Amino acid sequence: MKIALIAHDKKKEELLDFVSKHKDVFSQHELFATGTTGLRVNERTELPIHRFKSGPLGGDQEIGARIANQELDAVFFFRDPLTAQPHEPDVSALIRLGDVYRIPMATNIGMAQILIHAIRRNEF
Ligand SMILES: O=C(CO)COP(=O)(O)O
Repeated sequence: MKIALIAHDKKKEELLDFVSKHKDVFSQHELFATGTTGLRVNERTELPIHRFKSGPLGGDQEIGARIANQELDAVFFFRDPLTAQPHEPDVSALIRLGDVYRIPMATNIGMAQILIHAIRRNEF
């Protein structure tokens, strides 16, 4: 599967812990990420990861384009709902495209745990 990883700054530690914990699963898939998230995940886990631009510089839109081209199968997007983002329209657009193309997308740790469980079991 092609899996995208994205985290806002205050959620990056949570995502890093999550990916580390499930490294055995993530290592079996092709990973993509926005710039800083991808760098941090690679530094922490040494997993190979294709990095797009940083979110505020267009990375969310690049991932959205991949979704529109049906080139992504699942997205883990650890959003920070309590901090205003300068690129909020891009965040909304990415989530909207996920809904348009019915891509499984976890936007918080609770849903992420369910999604990784399903991926681990090859349930979709
Ligand atoms: O801003 C982001 C998602 O909206 C994430 O971007 P970075 O991974 O570059 O921090």
